[in-house]
Amino acid sequence: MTREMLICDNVTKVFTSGFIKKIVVKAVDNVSFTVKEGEIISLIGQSGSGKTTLGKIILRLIPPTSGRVLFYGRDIWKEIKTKEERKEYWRQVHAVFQNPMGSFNTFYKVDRVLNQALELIGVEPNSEEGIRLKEESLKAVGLNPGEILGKYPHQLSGGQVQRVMISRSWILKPKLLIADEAVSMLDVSTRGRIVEIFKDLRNKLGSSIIFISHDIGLSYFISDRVFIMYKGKIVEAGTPQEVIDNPQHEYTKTLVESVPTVYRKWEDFMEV
Ligand SMILES: Nc1ncnc2c1ncn2[C@@H]1O[C@H](COP(=O)(O)OP(=O)(O)OP(=O)(O)O)[C@@H](O)[C@H]1O
Repeated sequence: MTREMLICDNVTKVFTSGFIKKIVVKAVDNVSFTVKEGEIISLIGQSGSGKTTLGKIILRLIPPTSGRVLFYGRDIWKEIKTKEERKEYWRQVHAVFQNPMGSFNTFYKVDRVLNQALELIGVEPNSEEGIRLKEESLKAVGLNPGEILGKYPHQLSGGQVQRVMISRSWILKPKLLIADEAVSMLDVSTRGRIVEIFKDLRNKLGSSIIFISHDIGLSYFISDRVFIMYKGKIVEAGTPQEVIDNPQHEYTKTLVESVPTVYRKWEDFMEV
């Protein structure tokens, strides 16, 4: 039986800003859902619907105003306290963000992000094991190590840089991967290939993935379950087929209507 890895239990996040006039935004509003071991779920919603805030709460970057996030039964905001415990959590829960170039420091070779991952798991980057792991992880995402190692980010394409970021996850072998708009800046066919790599990662490493996107079309091909977010709430949940065939919420209906590609085969989609 598959175990529940992550439980979000009534998670709410309220942001308050402004000095003279207080502005209160309920970015995440009483959200509950679970992620099973090896499951890929998608959080889909328009800009400002609270997806990234929820992702950051799960990543233990910003605390919820109320509610709990349990990772294998452990409340990540109450029971993870020390720096060591946080580091251990981030080894197990890893993120790939939207802007591949923004994740890199332009002054360092791309090798650095892989070296940092190796250091996190206690492997000396220039040891035989370190070099082997770097090569293996790049090959796992379809890159040729000889073409990538030793290069600066601007010498690679956006798709290549994003793959290097994913190969970092291959080294860390996280239990849970949070991919926040990780493919939205790439062209459609590269996007398709990167999505396949995420799937491969799940199949080979058994990682669970939370795929955050505004694109229900892509989620259709990658997810076991889809959660539609609207104004901070989950307004609809189900398998991609269920959500697309029988959308209940008005927002989901508009979303489905605006993405005709979801009805095409993957191969057709790749060729768009
Ligand atoms: N640090 C913050 N302070 C104040 N308000 C914030 C903060 N972070 C996010 N918000 C607000 O919370 C709401 C949800 O933002 P969030 O970034 O989670 O949405 P999103 O669905 O990820 O959007 P996008 O797809 O544009 O990234 C928005 O109204 C945003 O302006």
